[in-house]
Amino acid sequence: MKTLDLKNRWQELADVKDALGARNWFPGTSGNLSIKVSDDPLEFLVTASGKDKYQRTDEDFLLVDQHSQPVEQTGLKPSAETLLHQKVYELTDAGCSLHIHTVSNNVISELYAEKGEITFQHQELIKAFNLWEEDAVLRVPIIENPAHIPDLANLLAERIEENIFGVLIRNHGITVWGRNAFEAKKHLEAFEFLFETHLALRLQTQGGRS
Ligand SMILES: CSC[C@@H](O)[C@@H](O)C(=O)COP(=O)(O)O
Ligand SMILES: [Zn+2]
Repeated sequence: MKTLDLKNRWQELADVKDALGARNWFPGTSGNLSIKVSDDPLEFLVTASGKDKYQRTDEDFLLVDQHSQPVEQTGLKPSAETLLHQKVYELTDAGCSLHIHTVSNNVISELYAEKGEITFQHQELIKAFNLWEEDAVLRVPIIENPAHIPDLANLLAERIEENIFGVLIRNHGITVWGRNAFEAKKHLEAFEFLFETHLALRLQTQGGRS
């Protein structure tokens, strides 16, 4: 992999991180982001664990391999949830994967956990997922949140299939992907818009009841 590619990918991910940070989408150091830099063997840049993701520094990301291990010796620790990003790259054509915790995605994940998914239909913004048919349905699976990360990563992997662009983790957050940073960010913004709209409408029409 060329140094220039790595620099460009770093810049792209840092810019996405800034944009999500401007939306206050990294409360309490939560959230992790990654971008693929090589396919074969898989290598990707991932956020260092436990950092204040609102800050932009030269130590925000590190390069990891197909086993989520740092490629070079470093004092930085890859995100605790790096394995989820690895699964996304293994099972999809994603070039970028984003994970955030918001009030809306947490509330939706709890309200619909028993159903195992939430669906959206007749909403203009599902077009952000390339769903253009009048009656198209966007499905968002919801998984439990085991503390053991390999278990969590396996639950995520089980729900990844065609036309799934993100998975909600119960009372935790969402993991979203796209073919590149632009598309992953577009998907994330669209998901959060749909969640917020759904919750606002539910309050108006049902007083918050299901
Ligand atoms: C500090 S709460 C959030 C963490 O437990 C985790 O879910 C998270 O999103 C960030 O972990 P990180 O290891 O910094 O990538
Ligand atoms: Zn998290």
